[in-house]
This record gives sequence, structure tokens and C-alpha cells, in this order.
Amino acid sequence: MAGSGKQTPSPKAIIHQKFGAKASYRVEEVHDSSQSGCPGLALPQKGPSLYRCHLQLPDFSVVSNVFKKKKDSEQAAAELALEKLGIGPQNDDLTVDEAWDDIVGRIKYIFSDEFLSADQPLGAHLRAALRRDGDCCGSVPASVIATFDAKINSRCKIINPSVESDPFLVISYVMEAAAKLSDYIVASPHVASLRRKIPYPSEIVEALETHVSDSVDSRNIMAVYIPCLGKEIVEPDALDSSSDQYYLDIIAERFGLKDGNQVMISRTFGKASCGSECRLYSAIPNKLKFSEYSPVVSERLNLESRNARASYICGQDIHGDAILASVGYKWKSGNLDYNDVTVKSFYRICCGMSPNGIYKISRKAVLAAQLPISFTTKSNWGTPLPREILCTFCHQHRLAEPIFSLSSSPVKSLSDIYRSHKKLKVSGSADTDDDNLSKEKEDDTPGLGHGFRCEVKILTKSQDLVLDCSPRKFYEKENDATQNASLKALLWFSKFFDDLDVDGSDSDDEEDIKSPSTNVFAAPPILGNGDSSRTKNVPSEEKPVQTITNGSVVRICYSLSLAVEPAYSSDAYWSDRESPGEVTESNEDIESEVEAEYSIDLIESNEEIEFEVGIGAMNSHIESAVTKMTVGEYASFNTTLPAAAEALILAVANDTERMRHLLSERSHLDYSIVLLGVKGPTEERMEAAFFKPALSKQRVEYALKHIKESSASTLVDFGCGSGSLLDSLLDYPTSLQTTIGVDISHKGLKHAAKMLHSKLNNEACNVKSATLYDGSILEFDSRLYNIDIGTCLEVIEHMEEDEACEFGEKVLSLFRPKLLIVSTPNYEFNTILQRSTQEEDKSDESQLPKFRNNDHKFEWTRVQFNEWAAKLAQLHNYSVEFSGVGGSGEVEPGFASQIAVFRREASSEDKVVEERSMQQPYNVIWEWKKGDGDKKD
Ligand SMILES: C[S@@+](CC[C@H](N)C(=O)[O-])C[C@H]1O[C@@H](n2cnc3c(N)ncnc32)[C@H](O)[C@@H]1O
Ligand SMILES: [Mg+2]
Repeated sequence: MAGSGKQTPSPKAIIHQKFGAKASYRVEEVHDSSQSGCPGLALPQKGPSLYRCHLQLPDFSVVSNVFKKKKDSEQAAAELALEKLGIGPQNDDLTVDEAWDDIVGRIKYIFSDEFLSADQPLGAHLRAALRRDGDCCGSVPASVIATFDAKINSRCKIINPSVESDPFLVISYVMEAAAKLSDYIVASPHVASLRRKIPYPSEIVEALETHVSDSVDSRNIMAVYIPCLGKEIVEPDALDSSSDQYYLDIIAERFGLKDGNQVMISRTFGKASCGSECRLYSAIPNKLKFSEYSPVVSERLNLESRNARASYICGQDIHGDAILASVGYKWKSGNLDYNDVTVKSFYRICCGMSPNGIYKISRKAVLAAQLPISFTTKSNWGTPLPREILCTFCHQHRLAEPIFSLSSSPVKSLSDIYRSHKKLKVSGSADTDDDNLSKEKEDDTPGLGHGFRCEVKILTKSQDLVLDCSPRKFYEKENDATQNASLKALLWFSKFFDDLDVDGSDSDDEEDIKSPSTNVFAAPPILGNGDSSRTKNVPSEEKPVQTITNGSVVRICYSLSLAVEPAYSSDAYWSDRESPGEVTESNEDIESEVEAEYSIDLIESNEEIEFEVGIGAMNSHIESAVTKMTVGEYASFNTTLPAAAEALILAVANDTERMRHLLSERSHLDYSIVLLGVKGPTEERMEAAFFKPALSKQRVEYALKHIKESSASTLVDFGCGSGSLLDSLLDYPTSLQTTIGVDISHKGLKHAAKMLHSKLNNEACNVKSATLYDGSILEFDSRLYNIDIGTCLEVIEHMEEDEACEFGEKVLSLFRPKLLIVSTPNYEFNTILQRSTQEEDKSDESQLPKFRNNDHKFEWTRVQFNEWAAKLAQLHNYSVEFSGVGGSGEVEPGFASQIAVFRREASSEDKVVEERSMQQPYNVIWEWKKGDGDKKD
């Protein structure tokens, strides 16, 4: 933060002052969920550590976002708590009178001998002021003091919180305070500047002279000129810094002002969108008398001369023409530092003000991408997630950090009980993983009467409510609840910022969203920041044959170019295309005929970008083209330019002048797209859309029924994956004493180990040992011989068909479980599932993805499955029954998941053949025994 002599206390320090030992911080290590650690797991575990802090105060607790450093998470939690308590970190509980005293004292200190050599920007301004010519020598613009001193700023906020958006008010307070120091300081109200009455001692001044200089090099500092009148274009500008002149005096010249004392300086902004921190400079209105400044004057000024575009990007009222520049004194060295700012930077900053724009920029697809209208799964969304976008948005608009409150459904599930149990047992930092583990477990235990809702509140920094968004829906995963609530809030803001249409909120959302006021925001100027193509929903000419279904994730390579057609269309270019507009003879002069030659300028391209179809994540032209393509196909087409596109094009194009010229011609957008790949809608999603409870849960329940009936004590889950069956089995009392999982996927096994680890030390459960093996079920391992129950759920279709046959052979001839349950998708059911994710889309079914999942090597009809199972059973002395879950066996097309239950005939001999007994190719990667806890291999 810019220069106060004494640092304001940190949020943590304030909390300490108020609560002392009653404030307890607990920092939790958060791993990437797929990577979090598990004791005793014999597989490498890696993953970046992030930290989240829980702060418990006597009356409430808060939880911070995640941070790379523990320290930051603690400060963030403290800040959240202060926000909840209604204490701004800098406000220190001062009275208005005390605030005034502080300001007066601070100004006096700023003009002291000591401060002149201060290692901070304000000190550098004071030194530079001494080098100013003539009248101005030694005089410091009041706006400099108002802008660069954090302490004065925080005290002004106590006097009147509206200084946040009204920088004139701060100046008027500075002038008023300075007037009380008439013995020390000359405050000239007409020019809004301050000067020390008694000159600095000459030895101090001389000592400073050597190392202070304003000249950067011989170059100009590139800046941007933003005219007050919206009709006038935003243009590049340059500040000539070659002389040793005070930089505010140079800026003053650009406005035709006498000197820098008349220059207003805004706060900094824009770092995220253009790389460097920018400020806006403008002229203090001529007639403005700070001694008479009041809300009435401010309102009148706003009517007369508010610069809408400039005010929009920095969130303060800016008057008259403005210059956007990144220039200022460095901390420590006190030298002038700058970064070039271009017109492109200006448009990027504008773009980054809206939810849609933030998404576009972070996807690096400003023209192509748009904020999706729904959040389905994390894996389909890409980065950044809605929650991060919402945080960026709030930061951009100087709002407080969003407050998320999660609540779970009232039913206390077993997993909750286990979790609290677990918490009592483990303590100390080494076990912070446990919290993640139990959370993950909950996430992945769908349908156990458990769910999360999230409410998100957006407040201003002064704690006024802007938006309260509380979707009523429960989600199985905590994260889904948070992301969906965030997206809802973003879409609400998007209506305001991108479409200017807050009233149009969907009727069923109304109860979820409360917003007492939107007047925290000024209406955005017309920049064309949004992409109107979504709201208008461009109707396509002929109803397209959509071959890629909603919910699929496509990977494309695209380029977008701005093309200008030739003045005379003798060119064959358009002959086989639809011309974007009537081609008329040009009446213009020779020069423009030459300029109007066919040109095509690349404006945006992406070698590879993924997006989900059907949620509006991409410009509708791209999406509708892509969904008709096949993998490897190339498509190109052009569209006329929507008015909205202009600002976006300027936000991506380096050569603003040329782009403006092209945009003024009869230009259109040329799209070239290659479809690189398609992943069908996930099996999970298709099934979730169709079955309640989820099909996966129905499979578990099916297995459970057989376990209960058979009083089995040993179970092997062949292809256990992430252990969903092994995990769920622990939720119910069963006769099982030994459970074993085998899989070849390390990722799945790690996940399984973590889940089991978090759940197994529970007294209520009968299980005495649990083991996870890394191995292929196509190989025999004698440790798995002759078990009571084998399960192999949704695994065989992930192998080649001949391997599935091989597995069938081996499991019945070598492993010889007493009972074996095999499930696999019923291919005939797919049309029904696919229809459920297709919604109204009546596309040709023959074009739909063949299998439910990309990884499926085959899917069998009922006849194929029955043949496979019946043959095997007969060969190996088993009986087999057919059944299924999802739907009904009686009605066409049968169950969604078909199941074969093999039973070993009582007569068959049960001894493992001698030479096989030594075969133990599987590796134990995790093992647990009652009483021992987790053991490494
Ligand atoms: C769709 S998952 C099913 C996981 C689990 N059975 C369930 O129902 O949740 C298929 C699993 O089969 C595993 N798999 C495929 N081929 C395998 C093989 N030859 N040996 C062991 N596991 C295999 C995969 O690694 C994957 O975890
Ligand atoms: Mg499968």
C-alpha cells in the first residue's frame, strides 16, 4: 500500500487486540483432491500444498480461501472476521474528531525535514516538488497527498465513507486540515496545492539533489487518452519524459493546464488485466472550490462532466478528459518508473470489469469464449472456476471478498458420524490430511441422504449488502455447491454488466437472489463488452444436424480473422460462399479503393481449447459449427460483426489504428475451426440425469443384498477403481471380515486408500483386514483364491473384448470365488440415456456417441452378455442368473446395467493346484488390520 509512515496494524493484529487468546487459528493443508496424502500408501504421493485457515472466535468462525502461504491464509481469515464484525482493518475505531486530528498531524509530519528523505513515493514527490520551476517550486499538489498517503485516506474514510468513490472529497479534507496548519503550511485553495512555509534547511536539500531525477530515458511514456465525450475515440498518447520535469507537470501540459497542481490522480487499478498498475489523470474542474465542496457540488459535476469510460474502469468519479498511464515513483529508489499503456490495455481493462470479460480473458479467448450459463462438472469447466472469477470480480469492483456459507442437509449421515469420530481421535498437524479425506469421502458418497447448499453474500467494503444468492438446490459435493452459487451470482452481475438487463432474471431464480441495491455500480458505458450473440440466440438458418451432444467436451483449434472484402467483387473468393453483404461499386477515391483490397488480419487464435457443449461456453457461431463436425474436420465460415465485437477486437489487437480502419470498412469475422477431439458426456452425468438414486449406488446396493444373503466373510472387488464399493460397504453392518481391492490404476488405488483410511478405524465395523493390490485381474494371484464373494462392477467393458473373455475364464477357473457378480452396461439402453442428456434436441440418433464412456472398448447387448456368461458358467461348473439395476428387466430395453451372478456348484473341488499356489504377482500397496492401523508393504 502506498505510503504511510507507520504501517496500519494487520487484520491479525487487530483480532489479537480484540480477542487475545480467545481467537484460535487452525491452518489446514489442502492438497489437490486427487493428490492428497494417505499414511501407509506405498505409491508416490505428490501435489502442491495450499493452506486454508479456520479462525474460531467466541461467537462465530470463518474459513479463508486457499493460499500458497499459511501466513496469508491466517491474514485472510482475520480479514473475513473483521468484515463480519464490521471493522475495517484500517479504521481502528477512531472517532471523527480523532480522525481529523490524525490528518492534521500527518500533514504536518509529511512536511517535516525528516519526511523529505522518506523512502516512499510520497517522499519522492516532495523532493521532485523542490525541483519545480518558478511559482511551483516546493509546492505539492493536494491530489498527491490525497492519493499517496494511506493513513490520510483511511482517516478520510472515517469522516465520510463516500471518499471511496469521490477523490475530490479527500482533497477537500486535505485542504481543510492543512488550513489548520497555517503556521507551517501554505495551502492555496485555488490551485489545490500545499507548500511548506519555512524552506527546508539547505544542507538537507543539497544532500538530496544528487540522486533524484525524473527523466527516465529519452523515450516517451506511452499512455492512453480517454476523452470525456463517449463519441470520441480512445487514442494512444505519449508523455515526453526526456526532460527532468516533474511528471505531473508533463501530464498537465497534455490537458493544457498551467501545472501539475491542477491534475487529479486516481487510485491504482488494472493490474490483473493489463499487467501493470495504472492510474487515471484528469484535470481538476476549473471552477471547483474545495472549500465549498459538498455532495451537491459532486452531483452537479457528475451531470456536467463525468467521464463514463474512465470512471468505469477505476470505480471513482473521473471528470473531463482523462489520461491512462502507468507511471510513478518507485519505493526505495524514488526513481520514476513506468510501463507503456496501450489502447489495447484500455480495452482489456474494460473487458476485465465484467464477469463475462474476466472469463474471456482468463480463457485466453476474448472473442470466442463466453461465461457459461451452467456449471456441470469441474472437469468440464476448465479454469478458472466460478468461485475464482467471482473473487476477481469483487476485487475489481472494490467489493469485500465474497462470503460463502455452506450448509449440509439436516439428515446426519453415517459419514458425518465417522467424521466427528475421526476428529476426536486425531490431533496435531501431521494429520491435517484427515479433514480432506473425510471431505472427499463425503463428496464421493452420493445419495446417502447427504447434500450441500451454498449461500454467497457480496458486500461492499463498508458492509452494505449488494447481493445475497442462495440457490435452494443441494449438491452431493461441497465444491459443486460453492461453484454453482458463485456462478449464479456471476450470471446475475453479468446481466447488469454484460447485457444491461438486470430485470430479466429467470423467474425461478428470483427467490434465490436478493439484492437490496445495485447503485453501488454505475451503469457501464457502452463499450460492447458483452457478447450479445448469446442473449439474442442467433437462430440458425436450417435446423442443423447436431452430431455432438450436449454435455460432450470438445477440443478445437481455431482462428478468428477480421476480413475486409474487396471493393470490386470480381474476385472468385465469394463465389462459393454466401457473401456477408451486398457488394456495391465503390464511389470513393482511388486511395480508398486501394485500401479496400481484400485483407484478412488474424485477431485471435488458439491451438487447443476445450469446452463443454450446451452450456454456452463458446460464442454460439463456433458452438453450432463444431457440434455439426466430425473429429479431424476443418470448417470455415464468416459472420457479420456484432456491434459488441468492436471493443473485444480492440482488446486483442495490437494495432489499434489498423483495426479501427478495418472495422470502419465492410469487415466481417472469418472463423476457421478444426475439431481435434470429442469426449462424450460422462457416463456419470448421463446416468445421474436418469436415475435416482444414482446407478452406481444401485449397483452397490445390489452387491450388498448378496453379501447379506450369503453371510460372506471375504470379498474381492476386481477392478475396484477408487474404491466406491469397498467404501460404501463400510457404511452398513455386514458379515464381511476381509475386503480386498485390485486395480491397475494408481490414481484409483490412491483414492481408495485415502477413503478406506479415513473410515476403517471405526469400532462399529466388523472388517478385520482390508488390502489394496496393484495388479491386473487378467493375472492370477493365489492370495485371492477361493473367496466368498467376488465383484467386478463396470470393469470388463474397459478391456478389449478378448480380454474380457480371458478374465471370465481366469476368474472362474483359477480364482474360483463362491459367488461372482459381474456388471456391465446394457448397450440397448444407451438410446434412452442419451436422449435424457439431449433434452429437446431431436438430432439423428444414429450420430450419437456409440458408447457411454470414451474408455469403453465395447458394450454388449443382453444377448451378447448372456452368451458370454452362460458359456463360462457351463465350462467351469458354475450356475448363472441374470439381473440388473436401473430400469426393469421386464420392459424393453431391459436394465441399464446388466448383471450376471455366478454361483459355484457345491460339487466342484476347491483346492488350488499346487504349482499355482506360488503365484503372487500383485503388489500390496496399502494394507490395514484391525488394531494395527495402516501398514506399508
Ligand atoms: C469404470 S471403473 C469401475 C470401478 C469400480 N468397480 C466401480 O464400480 O466404481 C473400471 C476400472 O477397471 C479397472 N481396470 C481395467 N482393466 C483392468 C485390469 N486388467 N486389471 C485391473 N483393473 C482393471 C480400471 O483401472 C478402472 O479402475
Ligand atoms: Mg464403464
